[in-house]
Amino acid sequence: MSLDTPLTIALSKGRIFDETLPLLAHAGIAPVDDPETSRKLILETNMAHVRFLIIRASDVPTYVQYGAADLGVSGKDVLLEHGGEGLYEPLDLGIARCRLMVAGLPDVAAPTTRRLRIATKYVKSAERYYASKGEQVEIIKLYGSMELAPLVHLSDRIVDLVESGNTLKANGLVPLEHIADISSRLVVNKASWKMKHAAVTSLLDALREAVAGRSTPTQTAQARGPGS
Ligand SMILES: Nc1ncnc2c1ncn2[C@@H]1O[C@H](COP(=O)(O)OP(=O)(O)OP(=O)(O)O)[C@@H](O)[C@H]1O
Ligand SMILES: O=P(O)(O)OC[C@H]1O[C@H](OP(=O)(O)OP(=O)(O)O)[C@H](O)[C@@H]1O
Repeated sequence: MSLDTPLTIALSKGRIFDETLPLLAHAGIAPVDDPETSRKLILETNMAHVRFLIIRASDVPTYVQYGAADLGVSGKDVLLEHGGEGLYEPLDLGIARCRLMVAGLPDVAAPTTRRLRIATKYVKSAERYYASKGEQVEIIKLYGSMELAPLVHLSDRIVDLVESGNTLKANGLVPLEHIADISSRLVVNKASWKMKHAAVTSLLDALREAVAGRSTPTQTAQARGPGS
């Protein structure tokens, strides 16, 4: 990618940054500083016109919606809560994969004298899910460590992300219902999509190529076939 249009890309520290970096490298973009060691919130890159904003995962859609960043990488869980206003979501990057699930203590029946209490950071997704089942529930908004809620009788169930299942297991919880498969998406500000079209599509094409070229161990094993 070789363009002169300034591009600002919003990323969150941790798994999204780590898993997006190899994809951005395919577009020839690399950060100058490591966000895990640097306290800077704006990171320059090897490309003079491209910079990264390092922000909380749940803030990425907001920065992109308002045009403070042209592009960003955001989990579908976060996008479902945000609503996607002011954004295009042109590419599933296939990274930070997990599942949004209902979980709880094993063998605990739903209460009969009151509504089921659900603790979650994903209020809208939980509301939508239970509304789609025609169930009236009480949602308790939390900001993290959802797994604790059923253990101390704050809630009957939680709605949270599950990847390996280790966090549930470590807390004696079990997955109960699958709500959605989650992965991270490239999001683009609607005005930047128009005004910076050449730069944005050039980056999008490079990322699309990187995503298509990357094969996960599971895909590689499937492609090789059993016993190989
Ligand atoms: N255990 C996991 N395995 C795979 N992907 C995950 C896992 N947990 C979260 N994700 C995905 O990675 C994204 C970023 O997660 P991360 O833990 O970095 O931020 P967060 O702590 O959830 O967000 P915030 O800092 O805004 O509260 C999530 O939005 C989700 O899409
Ligand atoms: O099934 P597992 O592989 O155990 O992953 C699931 C855990 O991962 C996420 O938390 P995360 O590690 O991102 O911590 P945080 O939400 O506190 O940032 C999620 O909220 C679960 O607690």
